[in-house]
Amino acid sequence: MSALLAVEEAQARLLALKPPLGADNIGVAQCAGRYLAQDVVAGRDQPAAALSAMDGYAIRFADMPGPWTMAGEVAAGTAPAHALGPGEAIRIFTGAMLPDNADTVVVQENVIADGARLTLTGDGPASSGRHVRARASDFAAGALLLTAGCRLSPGALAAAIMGGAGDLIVGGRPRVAILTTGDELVAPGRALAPGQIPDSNGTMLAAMLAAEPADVTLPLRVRDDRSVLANILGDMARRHDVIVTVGGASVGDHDHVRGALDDAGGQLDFWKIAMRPGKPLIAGRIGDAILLGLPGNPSSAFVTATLFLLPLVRYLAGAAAPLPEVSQAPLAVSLGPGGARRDYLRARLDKGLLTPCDGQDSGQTQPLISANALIVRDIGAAPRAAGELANYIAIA
Ligand SMILES: Nc1nc2c(c(=O)[nH]1)N[C@H]1C(S)=C(S)[C@@H](COP(=O)(O)OP(=O)(O)OC[C@H]3O[C@@H](n4cnc5c(N)ncnc54)[C@H](O)[C@@H]3O)O[C@H]1N2
Ligand code: MOO
Repeated sequence: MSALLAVEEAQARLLALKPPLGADNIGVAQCAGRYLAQDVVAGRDQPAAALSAMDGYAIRFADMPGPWTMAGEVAAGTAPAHALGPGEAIRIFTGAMLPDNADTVVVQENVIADGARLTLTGDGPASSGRHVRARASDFAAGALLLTAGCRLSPGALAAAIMGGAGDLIVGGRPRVAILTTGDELVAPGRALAPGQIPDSNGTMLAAMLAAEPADVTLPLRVRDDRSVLANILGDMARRHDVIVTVGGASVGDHDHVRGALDDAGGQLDFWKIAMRPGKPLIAGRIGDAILLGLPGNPSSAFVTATLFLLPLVRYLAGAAAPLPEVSQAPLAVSLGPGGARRDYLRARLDKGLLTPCDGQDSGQTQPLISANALIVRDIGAAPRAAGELANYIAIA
């Protein structure tokens, strides 16, 4: 057992195999999901002037409760023509700049405009500043909006653009090749001869990577032939940052990933992790490419991709925190003791409670339908009663 590497150590070694890719300067429209390579500081106040938050009339609160004399109109996109004089009101629309001296907006539902005279009908504003968005109330020029290494979510992009950005410096897009290995594998949906199975892992891994800033090649199926695999690995390594293989990672006579890594001139960095599922995980280098060899069992491939492949791709793409976050939630049912490897139980987090899925055999795919969490059960952990907290990793 001592030969098995701890998960954290294996993750650290994997990320140490290659530094993050170089940064690109690209337009904001292409930045969704990328990782920032530089902090983003606001280049402007937002809003840049006091704006109306409602359709109505801009007034001076000192003139309450009116009536007022109408002195013009201002809509979003233009600047007010002049300052507000005593007793004056100006028609104003949502998003428009307040004229100088105006400090309050009365909503149009609460007034009657009769020619040049404006009279309060409903409740007036209770205090100065009502329905006004003060200058820089969202953020001020010079504010740190986003830090290097964060993921550009739609909301983060909106803030960067509002801060004045038209392009951003972001981490690169790792080129990832997916190779599924095994004589039994057949393209999805094709007829199966006895002993054959559909290749589900290739598409599953591509789907897991779909939300990442990576250029992923279509999964390629490779037969259980060491020299064929070695040739493909050598070729792929020249054109990819990461080669992920799935299957052929264990000790059987037809498990060729480690041998092919050697034959392709690569170096093994580690093999076998103290985790269940996923023990036979392989990592190494071929030239400048990283080889990550995932075990073939579907749930093993899913769990190891969550813990190793996605963090690796995110790290190479410039993520500051590429490893999955571990959270805590109460258990809906009791949990037995931990074993000799750390367990990652496919589980469901529902209404704040964690329940392991029925079927924890790593060969099963059905539990992956409903799983939205991995319960982390440490080596030798004490049993837990229902209601006690357990660690988990949220999965998409
Ligand atoms: N004597 C031992 N046997 C095994 C050990 C061990 O320590 N000693 N480890 C077991 C563990 S744990 C795992 S996990 C598996 C993983 O082995 P491999 O990575 O070599 O995977 P394969 O044998 O190629 O396949 C395992 C299983 O998964 C199916 N598979 C493979 N690829 C796909 C795919 N693309 N889509 C769907 N299903 C796939 C394959 O047909 C097998 O049923 O080894 C244990 N053995
Ligand atoms: O590591 Mo295997 O994934 O336990 O089935």
